[in-house]
Order: sequence, then structure tokens, then C-alpha cells
Amino acid sequence: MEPTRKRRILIVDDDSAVQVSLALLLKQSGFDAACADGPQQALGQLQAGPVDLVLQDMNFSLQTSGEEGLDLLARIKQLQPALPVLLMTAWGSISLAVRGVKAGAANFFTKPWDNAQLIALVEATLDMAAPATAPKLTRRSLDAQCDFSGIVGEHPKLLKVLETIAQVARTRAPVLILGESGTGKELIADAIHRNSPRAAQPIVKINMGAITSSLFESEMFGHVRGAFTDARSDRKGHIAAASGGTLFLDEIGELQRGDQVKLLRVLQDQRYQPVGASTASQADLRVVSATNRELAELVAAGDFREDLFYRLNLITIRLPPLRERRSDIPLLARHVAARVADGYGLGEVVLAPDALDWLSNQPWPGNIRQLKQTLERALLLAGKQHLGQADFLAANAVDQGAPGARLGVDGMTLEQVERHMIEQALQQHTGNISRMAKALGLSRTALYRRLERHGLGSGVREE
Ligand SMILES: Nc1ncnc2c1ncn2[C@@H]1O[C@H](COP(=O)(O)OP(=O)(O)OP(=O)(O)O)[C@@H](O)[C@H]1O
Repeated sequence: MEPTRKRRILIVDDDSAVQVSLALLLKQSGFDAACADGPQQALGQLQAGPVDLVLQDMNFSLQTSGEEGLDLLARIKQLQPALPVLLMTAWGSISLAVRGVKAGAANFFTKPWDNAQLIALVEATLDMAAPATAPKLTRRSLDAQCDFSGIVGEHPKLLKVLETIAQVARTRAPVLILGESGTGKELIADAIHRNSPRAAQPIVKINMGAITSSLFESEMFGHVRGAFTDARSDRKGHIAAASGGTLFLDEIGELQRGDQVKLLRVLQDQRYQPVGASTASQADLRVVSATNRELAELVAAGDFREDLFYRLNLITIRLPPLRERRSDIPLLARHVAARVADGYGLGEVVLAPDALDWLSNQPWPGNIRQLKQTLERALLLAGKQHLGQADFLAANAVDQGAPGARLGVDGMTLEQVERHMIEQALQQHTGNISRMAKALGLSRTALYRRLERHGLGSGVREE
């Protein structure tokens, strides 16, 4: 039998101290390491022999823009699309790293790095990279490995997500699920839990946007009797309730900054102290978090702690919006229609080909949740079991008169409503930042952050 080859990692950095220390760390961890000073050498090494992972810096000359790094990444991806690349970035240059991830990097880490965290990231990235000889992904092969019930779809982007779940569900690695509202993040969190060794214990779901700062500690950590006026008995917090199971932190981007450090401490130490207790308790958790915001951009804007971000995102799953997996729409529509019909005792529902065409061509800003609502409304309004395109158009026309439509927010996500309101304020107050902030009920700083997030900053003026 052929002896197993050590996995080879290519380090691309012009700083020899970084090369030496990374190579040493990797070798001590059982990998084979090779070094390159810059793009030319790196591409040469890739052509010379097999490499399983690249760790690459973003600047190789006096430039500091990171463009050289993005350029090298693009060339590596062109040469070997399946080869995973981890970007090394300087502390505070997260927006550059996000551009890299959007351009195909597997993930990124900052210099200086934490040795144990970096090796965990390297291993997780290698585990997830499909070997060149892997058989084609199919829904059937994935269903044979895991229980994905309730998750409908077979678009390659969804299959990739399911494959990642199959690879990481068994571990304790924290997973961050990113995706627009209504793309199925909660469903994915459920699947991770259901397919983990923790499945017999509960998954505890908490909406971080709904916990006020004053209640954070008592909600999460619990309290003992007498800890404060209303604490008449001991109360278990969410962390204790999720012990042995999974803690699902939904809307993690909404967590207040002051509470972020409290959560970070629990994740770091695996210990927490109920309010009023004299001793700390042990936490036994697997953390899955989700957000419809670009968390790395919140870090860049100073709204989310970078250290907490790195604790949460060891594995990142990006759920595609429905418009990027249109081929799944007929499948989803039939599934949802059958469910709705079942719920209302309507018998079997048939969706005509022109209805499926129409559904497949809508923009669906509210994703699968909006698709469900549209189907439900059309079914109930049409009052029959055979639905054509005309029934959907009629249901939509009725909807134009609905209160949601008058508000101009029907079918829009919260993000889109926010953007729409800012655009209106921009127009109304001709870009005067103080008057806009007043009209929107925001501080000027908060408004600036939102303008930046929506890419609307260029039209504003100070006075
Ligand atoms: N692949 C899928 N197959 C079937 N149903 C789905 C799928 N994805 C999502 N859904 C359904 O769409 C609805 C929205 O999903 P979910 O609540 O998980 O979205 P979300 O991304 O968590 O949304 P939000 O960010 O608004 O909380 C749910 O009713 C869910 O069951």
C-alpha cells in the first residue's frame, strides 16, 4: 500500500520570520511545509508538486493596499480552483479579508496568530476541502450520510452547504451561519444539532436582538434566589439549559457590545457565573450562531468584537439567497404547497407549469419565507387545488391593496427597508447629515455607519 503522504502547506510571505515560525508550527503539528517569498515563487511551487493548502499574506512589496494578495489569490484560484487558501491579514484590515473571502479564499486569520486556533483552522479547512477525486456530490449521497429532513433542494450551492454540515456536525467546532433573512439559517442550525453526538440533549435557541442588556446575564447565566429583588427562586439560564447540547445564537450581530465580552469569556473559559452565585459553573456547549448581517463588516465598523468573531467563525456556512438557486424553486414550491394544503385540509394541490415558471422568475428578496407566504396566500385566495400563473397574479393584485403594500415594505427584508428609508431621507434633506439623523431618530455616528454599510455615503454633507 502507498504510504500516506503528509499534507503539504505552502506559506507565502515576504517576511522570513513569519515563514520560519509558521513552518515550524506546521511541522510540529504533523504537516509538511514549503515557503515562498512572493507570487512568482508561489505559483512556481504550485506547478512543481501537490499542495493541499496555501497560507498567504496580502502584501509582498512596499504596497499595503492588499491588491497584490487579491491578485495572487485570483491566480491561484484560476490554476487550482479547489485548492483552499487562508489569507493572513493585519489586525484591523477585516474589510480586505472579506473581499478575499468573496473572491474565493476559504477563510482568513490575523497576524499575530494564536497557534492553537490557527492549527484548528488549518485542520478544519483541510477537512472541508474536497479531495480532487471526490465523487460528484448528490442529494442522495448526502442523505445517506445525515438526516437532512425538512431541507428541500438540490442546487449545487445547497449541496455544498449540506456537505459542510456532514463534515462538521460531529465535531464541537463553532459554526457561524450567514445568509439573508428567510434563507433557512435556523433550519441549518437544527440539522447541525440533529446530526451531532449532542442530538439527545436540547438545542436552545436565543434571539440575541431580543435580549436587553440589563437582562443579559440573568437570561444567559441564570441567577440564584435573592440575587436581586425579583429573584424569588433559583433560575437556570440558557447556558445551563443547553448543557450537553447546542446553543443557537440567532441574530448574533445584534448583541450589544458590552454583552459581547461576557459571551466571549464563557466561550474562552467554558465557565460562567450565575448572577448572585459564589462559584462558577462549567459550561458544556456547542455554539452555532447566525446573522443576516455581514459580521466581518460589523467588526470593521467597530460594532462587533474581533476576538469574539474569531471564536464564533471557525466554520462559516454561507447560505445562498433563493435567487442564486432558482432551479430549486419548483421543488420548494411543491413541498410548501403540499404542507400548506395539509395544514388547511385542502387535499392535493397542483401547480401548473406557467405558475412554476412565474414563481421561478420572481426576485424573492425575502427568500424562502416570502415564497411560503406567497404560496399560502394564493392557495387561500384562489380556493381551489389547481393553481396557474393567473392565480398568483390575482393574489398579488389583492396584496397591492394590503397595509404592507401601502407602507411600501411588503416583501422587503429589514435591511432593504432600512436602505429605502435612508435613501428617502437623503433625498428629502438633500444629504444634510444632521437633519437626516434627526428625521431617522439616529445619532450621527449611527447614521454614518449605516450609510457606509449601504454604500450610500457619497451623497452626504456636513451642513
Ligand atoms: N431548504 C429549505 N427547505 C424547506 N423549507 C425551507 C428551506 N429553507 C428555509 N425554509 C423555510 O423558510 C422559512 C424561513 O427559514 P428560517 O427561519 O430558517 O430562515 P432564517 O434564515 O433563519 O431567517 P431569519 O434571518 O429571518 O431568522 C422557514 O419556514 C423554513 O422552514
